[in-house]
Amino acid sequence: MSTHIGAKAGEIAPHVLMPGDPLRARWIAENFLDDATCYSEVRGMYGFTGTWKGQPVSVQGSGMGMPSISIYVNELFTDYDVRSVTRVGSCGALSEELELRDLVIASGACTDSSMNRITFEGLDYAPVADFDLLRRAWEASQGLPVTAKVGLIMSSDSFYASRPELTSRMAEYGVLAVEMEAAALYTLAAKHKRKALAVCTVSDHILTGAETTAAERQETFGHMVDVALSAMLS
Ligand SMILES: O=P(O)(O)O[C@H]1O[C@H](CO)[C@@H](O)[C@H]1O
Ligand SMILES: O=c1cc[nH]c(=O)[nH]1
Repeated sequence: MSTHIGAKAGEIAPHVLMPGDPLRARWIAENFLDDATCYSEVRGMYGFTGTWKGQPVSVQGSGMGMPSISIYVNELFTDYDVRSVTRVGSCGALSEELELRDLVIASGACTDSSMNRITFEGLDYAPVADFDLLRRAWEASQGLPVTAKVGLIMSSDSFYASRPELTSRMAEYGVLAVEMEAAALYTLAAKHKRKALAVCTVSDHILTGAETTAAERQETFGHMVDVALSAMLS
């Protein structure tokens, strides 16, 4: 077992879906996987392993923010030899071309976090998605009843931004949406030579103020789960 994940060796599949919300992890296990069993309840951050179309896959909650996802991703890569992690998250749209429930497939993640500035001693590292996962996610998204856009997102340390004008600056430069984890996930995947992708559903619109309910955030974001599973396993 690792420090924060209560799984024994071999209990976690090589490919892992990672929602921020542990209850979304349970919902994914119950509704998308066959024969899912819970391997960890440590801190209520559920992890499950089952199969999808006969292939093993796990789903592990990450918690909110880059310090939290970094703990789980580090342990998945170093203690459980996980090969790919696909985040399935919610995001706030910054683009007029996005509506509630649309998908954002993040080719790269800008960030206001100090984590990478410390790692790279002030240089600006550019965290990017694995291209194969990205390409397969894009292909899987075609034909869905919602729009899927590929592009940059912003991974922020703050849900309640103290300087929202800086988020607007990101939007001016084409950043599609804001969330709180992808930059750390992509950076850790690069460090450990593993694959990572973030597929996010628009849960609220920063420009219009439109938003989904908490229940929807937990349970109605199935398109991104289908896209993520197809990208990792098909
Ligand atoms: O829905 P999840 O995956 O938690 O993602 C988004 O929602 C949380 C904020 O409400 C942050 O974790 C953000 O990244
Ligand atoms: O981090 C997030 C997630 C959803 N919506 C936001 O505005 N921010």
